[in-house]
Amino acid sequence: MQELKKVGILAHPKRKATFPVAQRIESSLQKRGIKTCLYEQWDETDVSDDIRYVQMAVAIGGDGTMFRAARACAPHNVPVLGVNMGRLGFVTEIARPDDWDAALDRVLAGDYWIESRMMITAQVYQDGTLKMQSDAVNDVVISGDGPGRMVQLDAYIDNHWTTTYNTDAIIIATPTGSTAYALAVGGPILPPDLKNILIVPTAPHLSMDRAIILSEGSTVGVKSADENRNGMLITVDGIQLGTLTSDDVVRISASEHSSSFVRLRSRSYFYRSLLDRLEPRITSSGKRNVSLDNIISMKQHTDGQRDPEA
Ligand SMILES: NC(=O)c1ccc[n+]([C@@H]2O[C@H](COP(=O)([O-])OP(=O)(O)OC[C@H]3O[C@@H](n4cnc5c(N)ncnc54)[C@H](O)[C@@H]3O)[C@@H](O)[C@H]2O)c1
Ligand SMILES: Nc1ncnc2c1ncn2[C@@H]1O[C@H](COP(=O)(O)OP(=O)(O)OP(=O)(O)O)[C@@H](O)[C@H]1O
Repeated sequence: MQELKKVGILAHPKRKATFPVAQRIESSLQKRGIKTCLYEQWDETDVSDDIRYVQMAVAIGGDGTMFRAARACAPHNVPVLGVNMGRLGFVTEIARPDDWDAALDRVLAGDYWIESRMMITAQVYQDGTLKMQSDAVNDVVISGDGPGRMVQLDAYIDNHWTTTYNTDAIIIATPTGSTAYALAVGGPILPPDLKNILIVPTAPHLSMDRAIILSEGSTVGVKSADENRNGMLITVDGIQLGTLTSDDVVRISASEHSSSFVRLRSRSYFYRSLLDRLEPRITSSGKRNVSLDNIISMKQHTDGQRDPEA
């Protein structure tokens, strides 16, 4: 990351408790001579003019806020540092606003690393013309237009028909999204440094019911298999992008942009964070700072001390 001269601060527009925190963060940066631009009410297009001139963005909220910030920042290669004021905050880095000052000191001392994560692009074509397009950090979901409505979807992998799903929806996820909706419907967990697309159907009926992980660089095409079917929806990171007709074709591929996150935890944080945030009932019982190498060398040491004649 370049030297911090200007930082963007993005609060959660619908959660007023984030506003005073954003102002405290702004004054702590200004006291250190760093310029700021603060947004309380914003969407991705509002911030893009300012975001291109910052070296880092601070997102204050939960995962949804992080994804909005990441989608706005990715085209400008601006990394996002998340302060959790949401419920789960799986991708945020700073657990509580009170930890901000210590975190800022570490960033200014260069004691951080940047995690880059793949994004996907969904393009919707109607009569051969591009009608909608969006990047996603987590996932693209193609579903019926209401609860309990099954859709029949033809899936194409690398341009060729692969299968037809009878399902509530199909989720096309990034490795980041593998711990979100895809996880809830039984999909596998992928480490965030992979660059593979994951396809998981939700409630498939007498059709392919397993998740598929594609090779790096592969693309997915989705089209209604039923010419007469009317309502379908396309949702990107939980936000409805639009409706689909039975003639529309959706193509999903790796985006040319990557999201990047400022990390202060160790590079091996991901698996531990799964346990901390997704399985809070499992306690570490003092094993948190024990490595496998420690256990093996302690065992060698104890065995070496044992009297072979005993
Ligand atoms: N049944 C489900 O689990 C379900 C249903 C719809 C959407 N979603 C997910 O919600 C995402 C949007 O998140 P949001 O926070 O804007 O909406 P939201 O506020 O509705 O939150 C959905 C929940 O999923 C968690 N979450 C989101 N992304 C995650 C990730 N990558 N890893 C672990 N947990 C994650 C959030 O923290 C939150 O608890 C969508 O991309 C989709 O994956 C999940
Ligand atoms: N800038 C924004 N503008 C409009 N809506 C937003 C914005 N940021 C977040 N939201 C929406 O508000 C909702 C809740 O936000 P967010 O996900 O950040 O908090 P949360 O749900 O409490 O946290 P988590 O997702 O970590 O459980 C989400 O649906 C999110 O998409």
